[in-house]
Amino acid sequence: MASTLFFQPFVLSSPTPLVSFSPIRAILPGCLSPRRRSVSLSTTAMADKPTSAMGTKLPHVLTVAGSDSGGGAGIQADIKACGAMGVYCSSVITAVTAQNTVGVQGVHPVPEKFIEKQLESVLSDMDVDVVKTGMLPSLGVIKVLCESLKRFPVKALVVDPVMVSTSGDTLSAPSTLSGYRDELFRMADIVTPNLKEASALLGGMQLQAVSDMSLAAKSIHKFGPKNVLVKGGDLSGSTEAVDIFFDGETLYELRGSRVQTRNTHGTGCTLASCIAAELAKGHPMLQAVKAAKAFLESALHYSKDIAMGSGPQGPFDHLFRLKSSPYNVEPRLKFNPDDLFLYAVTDSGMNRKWGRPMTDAVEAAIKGGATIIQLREKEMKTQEFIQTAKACMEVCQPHKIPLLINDRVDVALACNADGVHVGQSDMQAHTVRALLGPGKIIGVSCKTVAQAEKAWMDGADYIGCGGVFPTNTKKDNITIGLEGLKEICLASKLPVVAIGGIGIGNANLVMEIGMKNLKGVAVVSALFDKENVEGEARKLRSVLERVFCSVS
Ligand SMILES: Cc1ncc(COP(=O)(O)OP(=O)(O)O)c(N)n1
Ligand SMILES: Cc1ncsc1CCOP(=O)(O)O
Ligand SMILES: [Mg+2]
Repeated sequence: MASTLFFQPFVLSSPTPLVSFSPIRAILPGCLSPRRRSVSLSTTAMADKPTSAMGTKLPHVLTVAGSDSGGGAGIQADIKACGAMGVYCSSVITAVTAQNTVGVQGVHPVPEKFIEKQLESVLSDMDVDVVKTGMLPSLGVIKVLCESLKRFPVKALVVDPVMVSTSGDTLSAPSTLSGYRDELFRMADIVTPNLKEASALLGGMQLQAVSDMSLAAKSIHKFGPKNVLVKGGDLSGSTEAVDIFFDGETLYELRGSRVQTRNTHGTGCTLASCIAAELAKGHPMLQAVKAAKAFLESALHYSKDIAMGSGPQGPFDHLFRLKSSPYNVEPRLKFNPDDLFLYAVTDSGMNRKWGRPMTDAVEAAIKGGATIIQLREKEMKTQEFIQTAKACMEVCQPHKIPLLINDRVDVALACNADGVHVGQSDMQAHTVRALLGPGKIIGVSCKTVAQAEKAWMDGADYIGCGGVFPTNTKKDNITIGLEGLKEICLASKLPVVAIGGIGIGNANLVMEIGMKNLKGVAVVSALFDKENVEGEARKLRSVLERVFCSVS
């Protein structure tokens, strides 16, 4: 079935050509002038741009892929995925497919010359940051693409080596294998084969276990891409979605939960497009891959019960965030680890004791030098918590001080807080990330090296480490001491804030352990169980600054 579908010739059935291509240059003089080589907006690069292009730069992914009439995969998935990630997406169509939830009923490859034309139109003019490839039906198309990328270099190239659809239909000629291996991969920043594609690329190698995927990732890396992601979605018997990421040095097992649903059509296209979108925003590769996985997991969760079509595989809803929360699509407020310097964690019981409203306490802490606020309310009813959080947001925002919510992702979403802090018995950080999106700050409490490693893998921004000293504020909390703190700092790839029994009398001892990624101290009673919050914050800040100056 597959080959008869695939090799139907592409025919323009219109009696006259729909468009004659050469006059474009005459109609729009200069519109096909060679694109500048660098994507960075240096003043020299900007100088020769027309005035209309001097405004805000939008991150831009160009997808080079096939159209899926069913809208679940291909170009349609890519455009929706990029849109959901807040990134502009242009498209070069390599083939038009007739498909639905049952399978692929027909394929019309677009002539190579016309693919070249589309590539030139977009790449010469539109400031593409990242190119993402999907269905490349022939070796000739791969060659055309390689040539275009040499003429118009971009920041990054994401190659999803689409060969067979999930319904089992062939989407590329067998000769494309050599084009991928010998030409396109060596230009790629990442390639994202699934198990079948990895096996085909490696001459039919059997891939049945995570260890086989690791070997495959290393072997595919030898073809020249900077990074390889072997997707284990098809791995039989696995209760998790395990992908293997290899950056040429280190292998990472990226684990997520496997969503039980038939609506998985287009997951490969979507993952690659989300990676491309995150790269276009400027995020590093592993972070982009983790954000893409988190997005996909959320989309599948949201869409698991959608019923569309009668076939075995349905589409999912890329734009679910539009329905769940307007806040999830906001651009990322870059987390600054220095904000952890004097981290004030509130306690309304203490504030009540001293007869002041929460907003006054927060304002006083900020005036005294607090650099970040966490609302930690264990007893407050949900509606009161949301109202208090909204009021505190109004206090924090004019000072540009981030406000995080302890434990309660729902409250954080409701008040559009800057992030959430969770502990080991709260919601897992990767789920928090999926719910909050990439733009929010996530902190995780860690007492062990393994927990710190997991926090990083889950996409957290920082870890809170403690209790360093005994404290009455959190009952039955195990103390890790300065030695425990040091051990975790040494192992953590994330910035660390120390917590537990810290105040003006011992903050120096904490900071003097001399760990570069120990960015500050988090305190509750040292500020809020005091009459003069502002004064205490000021004293603590000066202790911290003294140590900071003496060690740096
Ligand atoms: C900065 C910071 N670090 C650690 C914690 C503790 O969080 P958790 O372990 O979830 O305990 P509770 O605060 O929820 O009792 C924190 N809140 N902040
Ligand atoms: C929330 C928390 N997590 C670990 S210790 C602690 C309490 C810290 O309070 P204090 O600064 O009053 O010792
Ligand atoms: Mg907690």
